[in-house]
Order: sequence, then structure tokens, then C-alpha cells
Amino acid sequence: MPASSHTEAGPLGAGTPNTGGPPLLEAHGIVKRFGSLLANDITFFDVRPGEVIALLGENGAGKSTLAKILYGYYAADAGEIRVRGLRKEISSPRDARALGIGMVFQNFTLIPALSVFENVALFQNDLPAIMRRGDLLARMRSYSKRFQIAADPRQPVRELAVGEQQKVEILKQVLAGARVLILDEPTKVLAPQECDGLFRTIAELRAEGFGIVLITHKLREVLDCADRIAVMRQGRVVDIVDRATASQEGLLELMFEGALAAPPRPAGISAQHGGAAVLALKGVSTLAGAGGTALRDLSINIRPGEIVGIAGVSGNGQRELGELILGLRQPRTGTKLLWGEDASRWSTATVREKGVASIPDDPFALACVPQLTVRENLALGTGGRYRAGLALDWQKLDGDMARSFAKLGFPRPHFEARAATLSGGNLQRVVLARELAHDPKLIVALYPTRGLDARSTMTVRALLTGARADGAAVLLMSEDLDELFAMSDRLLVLYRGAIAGEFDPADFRSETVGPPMVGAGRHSDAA
Ligand SMILES: Nc1ncnc2c1ncn2[C@@H]1O[C@H](COP(=O)(O)OP(=O)(O)OP(=O)(O)O)[C@@H](O)[C@H]1O
Repeated sequence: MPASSHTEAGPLGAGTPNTGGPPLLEAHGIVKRFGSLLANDITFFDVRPGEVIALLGENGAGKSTLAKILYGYYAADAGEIRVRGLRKEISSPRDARALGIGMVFQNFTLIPALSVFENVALFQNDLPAIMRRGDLLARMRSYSKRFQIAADPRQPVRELAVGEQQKVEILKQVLAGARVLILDEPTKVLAPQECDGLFRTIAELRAEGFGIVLITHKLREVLDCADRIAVMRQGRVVDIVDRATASQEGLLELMFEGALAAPPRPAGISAQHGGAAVLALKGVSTLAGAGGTALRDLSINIRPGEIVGIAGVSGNGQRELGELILGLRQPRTGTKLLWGEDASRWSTATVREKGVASIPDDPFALACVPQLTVRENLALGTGGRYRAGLALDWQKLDGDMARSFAKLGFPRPHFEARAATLSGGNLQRVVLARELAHDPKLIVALYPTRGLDARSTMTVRALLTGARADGAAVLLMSEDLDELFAMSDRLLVLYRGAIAGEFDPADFRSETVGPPMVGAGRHSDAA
């Protein structure tokens, strides 16, 4: 059984409170199978008071499954859960909540039309006594202050930014009595400044003796914020390490059973660089649409063999820009040219047939149908490529997709499995394998490494730079400035649907690129 001790002064700065007593939560001998797949085989895992324990592991390692068992969402096939040293049956999230275990999922469960207060109040129905509105409001205000959760109780949730919604989720759980909070990839959807806010809240919770389970793929976050790190591989917790003794290299070795070999470096920028524009937007504006962002007077050129990065806080028009290029929305004014032809009114099918690939920001919502099988999802949007009379040539599709998975170095999922049963990262891999299977000439990639483990992230980055070397044009949208700086030949900042700055590699610094991302220091020399 892995053993470890608390670090003396926690990395979050507050110092680990020495609350003593048994762990808040323990898992012993937990086994969970899905058919023949052993998703969890956990000898031991525990969460102590006043600590952040990170749960790390490659895509499909079993992290979410363990979290869902602890939260009563899945029933384990075997094993025992103890809460404060006592054996407990947790058969539903309701049981878990009654025992002080809360979980914040990747997809929030708030009701957009209701106010913050109503959302929090609705969740409190498990409390033993009916709480009066005034009491709950007072407690809400006090908890918000203590845990640095700035939330106006009257504001409708739909008006909140993603980071604010996440904090309301945390508030809701804490008010309902959670002492253990499981956060499933909480920073996956957050902008950098929102991450800082989340970590401040986590620090306050930790200082008050809460136990936090942080599931993440971001090693820097783990090393900055966790007291202990549990590493999972193929359903097992293979080690629990103290942060004081942990290193990035050591964690990668534990996750991937050995050193992580860097993928071969692509040959560099292709000779085709500088040719005629693959995509040219000329003064394009669009309507906002329901809840969306209007694009305003966008002029962007992308040439073959070029990666143009789009920096910006999510929600500033990235999704709409992707949809515009794909033909899912049309310019109200201005022109969209693809390979020199006016493509403003082209259908999505035509755009895709011409060689445009799309990696959208939310594979579950925008690129996959969860109820369909992996194979059916791999056929989505492939147009006439696999048509054989009235049917589809599934064999050809299987062969192409198997090759694409192999090229990407991703393990091939069962093509018959329903997409809904895949882990988040594995579903993202399916979208990538489909979109990159046929050497696209223009790749529109929104947050393409979101939710991927370190190895898959390296592969995807190498693949995009490799596509550039082969003459493809890439539009890379990301909130991760390190990723953008490492990969882009040029960087545009998107703010409220307009270009707020353009930067060459010599100016790739967060002090320079960061301000226009939040509307400060607006550059007028936009593309
Ligand atoms: N409901 C389900 N039915 C069938 N298989 C499932 C189900 N839920 C998860 N799995 C499988 O269990 C394995 C572990 O999945 P899990 O979601 O726990 O991984 P993870 O470590 O959280 O991955 P990621 O980092 O990609 O989110 C995967 O192979 C996944 O396909």
C-alpha cells in the first residue's frame, strides 16, 4: 500500500491544517468492470482533512470512474468505502451527499434560467430541516465571502461566465454539507485568470479542513496545488506521492510506465509557405445568434504551411469563427474566400469535401452523437467518401480509421462501443482520428488538446506542426498561451468578436498578448 505523509507547509500557502483524525474518505479494494473492461481495481485511496489530493493518469486510466464510485453514481462490483473511519454504503449521490461527499462534474448541473440563489436552494433539499430563505441567503453570503466566491444570489445563472458557474457548483455542494469535494477536470474549461480564482477558493477550502480531490491532466497545476498525488494506470492507483518529492518527469514515468519519448520533430515550415491564401476573411461580420457572439469586421488570411494562433478567452467568438469557416453560419457583411473562391454561401458538406477539418471545442455537444457507436461517429461528416450505393463501405472506413489511430499513436477504441461510454479524452481522440484521417488542407482546431493526457497532447501538437510542414494551413484557437507561443507562426487576439491585436513570434510574451485578451491595450494594427 503506498504510504505518504503531509507536506509541512502546503503549496497553496496556507499550510496544511493539522486536523488529525481518520481520513475523510477511504476506498479499499474497489473493483469496477464494464463488461470485460476492468475500469477500476483500486487497492487503496484516501482523502485526508485539509489536503488537496490530485488524481492523475492517462486518458481512460479510470479517474472519473473512481470519482463516480466515491460519489455513488456508479456501484462498485467489490470493495469498501469508509467515511471518517466507518464503513458506509454509498448507493447514490444522495447517500454520498448525506455523508459529506460532493462532486463537481465537467458538465455543470445548474439550471440556466434560475438565479444563483434558486440553484443553490434547489440542491439543499437533502438537508434535515427545511431552511428558511433568509437563513440560507445569510449562509450563502457568509460562505461566498469565506471561500472567495463572488456570486450575486439574484443573478440568473445563464449570465455567469463558466468560472463563475463552477464556483456556484462548489458553493452549492459546500452549503449542502460537503467536506470532501471531488473536482473532475475543473480547469479544462477555464480561462487562465479563472483558474487563479478557482485555486484561491480551493486554498480557502483546504485551509478550513476540506478534503479536495483534483482530477486534472495539467502537471503544473498538480505540482503547484496538490499535497499528494495519486497516479492511476489501467484502473489501478499505482502510487501516491508527496508533492515535496514529486517531479514532472517522475509523474510522467509513473503515468506512462517509463519516460515519455518526444514525438519526432516535424521538418519545419514547408516550402509552400507564403503561397496564395487558403482562407481569407475580408471584413466579415455576423449576427450574434442565440447566446452567441457577433463577429465584427474580421479580416484574416491563412496561407499554406502556416499555423495562425487565435488567442482569447473562450466565449469571445471562437466557436462562431469556427462555425463561419465551416459554413454553419454565414457572413452578414464581408466575404469568406477558400482557396480564392467566394465560399460565403458554401454548405458545410462542400467546405468539408474541399479539405477542411474541424476539431470543435466540445466533442460531446458538437462533434459526436453519444448514443451512436464509435464507428458511426467516425462516419459522421465524411460526406460521400464511404458511400457504396445506398449503404456505407464500413470496411473501408474501419481500415482508414484504424490507420489514423495508429498514425496518431492513440489506442484504438472498440468501434462497436457506444460513444457515451468513452472517457472524455478518448472521445476527443475519436474526433481527432476522424478529422485528421485524410490529410486535410485546412485544420480549424478549437482547444484541440483540452482533456488530453500529456502523451496525447504531445502527439496532437506534433501532428499539427507536421501538417503545417506538409503544407496544410492551421487555425489554432486556444486559451493556453504556452501552447500558442510554441506552435503559432502568427498570433491574433480575438476579443468580443473582433481582432484586438496581431503579434509576430518576437512579441510572444504573456505581458504583450494578455492585455488585449481582456480588452486592455487594444492594438489598432490588426490583421
Ligand atoms: N458507462 C461506461 N460503460 C462502459 N465503459 C465505460 C463507462 N464509463 C467508463 N468506461 C470505460 O472505463 C475506462 C475508464 O474511463 P474513465 O472515464 O474513468 O477514464 P479517465 O481516467 O477519467 O479518462 P479521461 O482522462 O480521458 O477523462 C475507459 O476505458 C472508459 O471507456
